Amino acid sequence: MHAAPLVALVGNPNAGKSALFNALTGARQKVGNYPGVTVERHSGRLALDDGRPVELVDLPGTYSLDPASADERVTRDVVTGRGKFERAPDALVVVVDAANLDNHLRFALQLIALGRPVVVALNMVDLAERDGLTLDPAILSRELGVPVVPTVAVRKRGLDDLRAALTDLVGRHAVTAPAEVEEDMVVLQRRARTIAQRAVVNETPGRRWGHALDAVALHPLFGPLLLLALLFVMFQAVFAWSEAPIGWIEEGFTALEAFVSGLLPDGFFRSLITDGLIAGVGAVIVFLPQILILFLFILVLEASGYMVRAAFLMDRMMARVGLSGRAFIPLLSSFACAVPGIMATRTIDDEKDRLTTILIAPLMTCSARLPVYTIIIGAFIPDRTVGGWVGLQGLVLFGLYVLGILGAFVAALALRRTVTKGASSGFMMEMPKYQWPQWRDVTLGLWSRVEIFLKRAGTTIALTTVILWALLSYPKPPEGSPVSQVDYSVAGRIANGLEVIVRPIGFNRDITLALIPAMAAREVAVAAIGTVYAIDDPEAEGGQKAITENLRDRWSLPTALAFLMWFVFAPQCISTIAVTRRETNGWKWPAFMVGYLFAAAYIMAGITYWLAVALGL
Ligand SMILES: Nc1nc2c(ncn2[C@@H]2O[C@H](COP(=O)(O)OP(=O)(O)OP(=O)(O)O)[C@@H](O)[C@H]2O)c(=O)[nH]1
Ligand SMILES: [Mg+2]
Repeated sequence: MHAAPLVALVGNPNAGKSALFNALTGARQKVGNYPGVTVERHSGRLALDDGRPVELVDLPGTYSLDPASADERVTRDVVTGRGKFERAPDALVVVVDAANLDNHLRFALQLIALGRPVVVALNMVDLAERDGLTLDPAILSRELGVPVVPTVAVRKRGLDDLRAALTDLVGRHAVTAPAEVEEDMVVLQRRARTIAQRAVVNETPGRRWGHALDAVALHPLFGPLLLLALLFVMFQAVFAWSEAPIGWIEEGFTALEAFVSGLLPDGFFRSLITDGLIAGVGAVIVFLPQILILFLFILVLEASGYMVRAAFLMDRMMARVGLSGRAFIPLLSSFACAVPGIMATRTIDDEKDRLTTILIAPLMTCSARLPVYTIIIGAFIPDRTVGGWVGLQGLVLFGLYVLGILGAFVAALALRRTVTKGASSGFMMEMPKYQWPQWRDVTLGLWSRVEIFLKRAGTTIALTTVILWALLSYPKPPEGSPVSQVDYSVAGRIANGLEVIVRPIGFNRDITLALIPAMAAREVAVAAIGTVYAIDDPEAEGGQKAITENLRDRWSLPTALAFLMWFVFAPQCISTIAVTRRETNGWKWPAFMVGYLFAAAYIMAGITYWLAVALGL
């Protein structure tokens, strides 16, 4: 079969390629207001005006065709048709940022010189206008010798013209011999600047509130204070705003449990559904509102352009522990999940920088840890304020996140002196323009979190919970036996056997029961505790309230604190181990990562436990 013509979206990072890709194909690739969002090629279908289908590929942004990092290699291979599975593209859509034209034109000139059919998408013309800059696409087109179409990807403006230009290009313009590519960057930059200046029709000093904002956001003193304040508000909100929706979800599950109990006779199926699925999966799902609040903050900060400023502020501190400035975005992504975070390290060109970042990525508190943290905090940290207005629970949560970051910094420092010895490179990142978040992007981002979370709850978490339920429910102790169901069960016996290992750090049988299945996904720890207490205490009403009370009755405060500390460090996640193996091509580094993190978790949990006991908590 004849494959559809291939059209590639290329350009500098943060030019709006993915936004344009989404607008043209209806896909939902992640867009974010910082460079390095896309790290892999993604393709989609687009129909030209005459009905011909083309395959459109979205590529990682890059500054030139000399790849420095793994993601940039992807772009070079697609554009030149050189990679193993690549065919040369039939046309290129070169995406440039209208408000940053001279920088973006440098790469555009190199791409045009390749001799393939090219159309330039002059994107973000809305932002250029906001800053008082008016450009003439016709002049630009004449200077570059290729069609130029003004677009606003996020408002779907200019898409028809772009499609028309592509219809005209694809298959009708032959590939010409590559022109002489200017090798000297300085000369190229000068040419780009001259062309950009000719295309300017009007330049009035627009509202420069971005500069005013940066005077604060990047200020050596106020900048870090602002960052701290933002993070602080974020963690307070996680508790303060989630109370009501969590209540609704809990009520829903209690009602569901009552409904199922009324429907089914006492026995195997009723226990499987109420003690297993509802108690376990329900215990996890109640945390959805908190996860969404956290992501609402992260997505808004990302889309506004603030995150790169935060990276810039952190750069000095990161350089001091031997991390490259480029590590910031991968580490930031790891707050959602270490898996995309580790994949995002492909933007780091230095191998040792990259390896260090991969090894510490699991220390960033991923969203799967949030349910574990909040259930323990909810049970053991009183819901009161310190100093009159600061919520103590939010403060403790904030502390746990900070602890993960500090742990990562200490680990980076140690790794940089030993296994990944070498110098780190400094920070180099363009500052994106500030803008109001596109609510569509934020909503889509939140929705994708809901999908990911519910899918995990419905698959990994549900499955592990059911297996655990079965192992906890059988065999049944003989009538009148003093041994409890849980202790008599297969899982209980295993847990009781393993308890010797974790007793020194203050863990009990219930924790052992929770930790092993939690390797599948961290939230399973919460599901497991829910299931254990549902089986151990079938009279109690279901839902989180019962779990919280059970926790308070059965765990001491030092044990609870040690458990929290364990989760700050422990590599409790098989997917992370798998992606580390894939990104480092072997078992050596994942094995090392698991080893050092478990050791850290054990030691830190132990110290916490004994310190808390010594303090008489
Ligand atoms: N105002 C405005 N914002 C835009 C436009 N196009 C993209 N954006 C925003 O610019 C940011 C970057 O867009 P992306 O599509 O992620 O950029 P990209 O070129 O794919 O970036 P990388 O994947 O990092 O190379 C996002 O915050 C978008 O919402 C536009 O035409 N106008
Ligand atoms: Mg992109």
